[in-house]
Amino acid sequence: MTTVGSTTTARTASQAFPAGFVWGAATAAYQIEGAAHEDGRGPSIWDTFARRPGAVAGGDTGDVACDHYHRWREDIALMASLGLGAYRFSVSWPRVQPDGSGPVNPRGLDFYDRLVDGLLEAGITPYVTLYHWDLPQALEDAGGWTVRDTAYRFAEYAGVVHDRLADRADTWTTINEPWVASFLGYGAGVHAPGRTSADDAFRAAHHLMLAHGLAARRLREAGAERISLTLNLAPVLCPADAPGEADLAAVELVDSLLNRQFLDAALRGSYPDAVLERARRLGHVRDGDLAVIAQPIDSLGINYYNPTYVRAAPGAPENPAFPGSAGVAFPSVDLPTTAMGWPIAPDGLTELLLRLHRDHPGVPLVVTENGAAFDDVPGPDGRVADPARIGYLEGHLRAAHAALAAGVDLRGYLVWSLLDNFEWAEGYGKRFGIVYVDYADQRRLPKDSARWYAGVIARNGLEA
Ligand SMILES: CO[C@H](O)c1c[n+]2c([nH]1)[C@H](O)[C@@H](O)[C@H](O)[C@H]2CO
Repeated sequence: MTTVGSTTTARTASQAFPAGFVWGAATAAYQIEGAAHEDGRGPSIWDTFARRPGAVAGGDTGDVACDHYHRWREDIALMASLGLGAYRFSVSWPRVQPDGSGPVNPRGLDFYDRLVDGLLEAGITPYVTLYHWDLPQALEDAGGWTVRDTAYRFAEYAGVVHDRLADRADTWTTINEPWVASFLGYGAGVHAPGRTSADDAFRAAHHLMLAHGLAARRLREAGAERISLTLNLAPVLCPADAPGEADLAAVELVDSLLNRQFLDAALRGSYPDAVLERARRLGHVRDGDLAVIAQPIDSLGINYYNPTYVRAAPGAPENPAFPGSAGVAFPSVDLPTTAMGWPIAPDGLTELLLRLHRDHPGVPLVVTENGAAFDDVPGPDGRVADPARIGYLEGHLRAAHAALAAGVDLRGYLVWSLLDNFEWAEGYGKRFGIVYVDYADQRRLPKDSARWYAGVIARNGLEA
């Protein structure tokens, strides 16, 4: 899809969301739990990668993070005080199976048992993500996501967790963002495990999607009724007034790698040509794989932050996150940006939701992540004023509402993130939370955006 520029999200008179719309917040295990060497947890690829000199800003690691492993009761109370209806968290595979296969660590599972029970007692629906990038290091040592066996180990792990929590957990997301895990982890090398091979990135992407399909099948056989996959999706736009053929080809390539590689596989059982060409050469896609990957899902999770802008640029070097992108530039655009340098373009969310509604009708959608990093600083009174984040969230909720008004079956919105946390290669320097975390003493300070979001939840919508 190509769009030049963007439409302005019109303010509709009413900004009420549908009855039953799910309002929540999201986190991930390695980013908040800490207790990295406690109660039998094994090392993940992020424990290893974070110790690689220069890999993570400031040499930060997830060893302590937000100490959520010990402070989960306080954090649930915080969620309840905001009126959250749902909480999206991930299960740490190496906490459950320290070596990624074989013996289960009962103390690891016990933590999630306590967490889920605590959420239910607080009236908060647990949304469980089974994989949010923390692959057990032992599996990486055996090839990681570049080897097919890891997909089968994941399905076994998914079954172990589901069998323990199935009676209480609601929505089961198999994989968070296979594109990031494969193309940043095995292609560009800027995420764990820090490998830099385009072929390995494609192998990893396929095996992550195979893992999704195998796990979805295992959970469905066990009676799961709300199975999901979360993808980082973005409109791919050419910021030129009159895109030429080369610009359109650049958009097509990047859209195929970033969006369609995963959407088409999960929802149609097919790959776009850019992926099939690589598959034919590598031979890693076997007959029947795409049918497994296209297991029916009950909703699609969308992580949206901003559009991706591309244009033809003869001589531009390949972006290793997008193999084959030599001659393609990823230009900055004249828009306000967040502390991550990401452009703020709420109508990109409307465009994305409308595209999914058009191309994949009948698939309920949930925004499983949307949020922004800004340089938040507590005032002397302990208040954290974050008007820029409120503006970002309001703009994107208006964009979501515009999609709903156009008939999109959007079921929920989960803000990223509940807490400031370990922002992967950026470490703790980038703060996405609606709650400020003072890492010196682990104090939690609800930001103004938390109070604002609580008002949105209470009203089930925005003020008109
Ligand atoms: C390009 O943004 C991605 O969609 C994306 C952004 N984010 C994510 N994926 C991850 O799912 C989170 O773990 C990150 O903390 C969060 C903020 O960076």
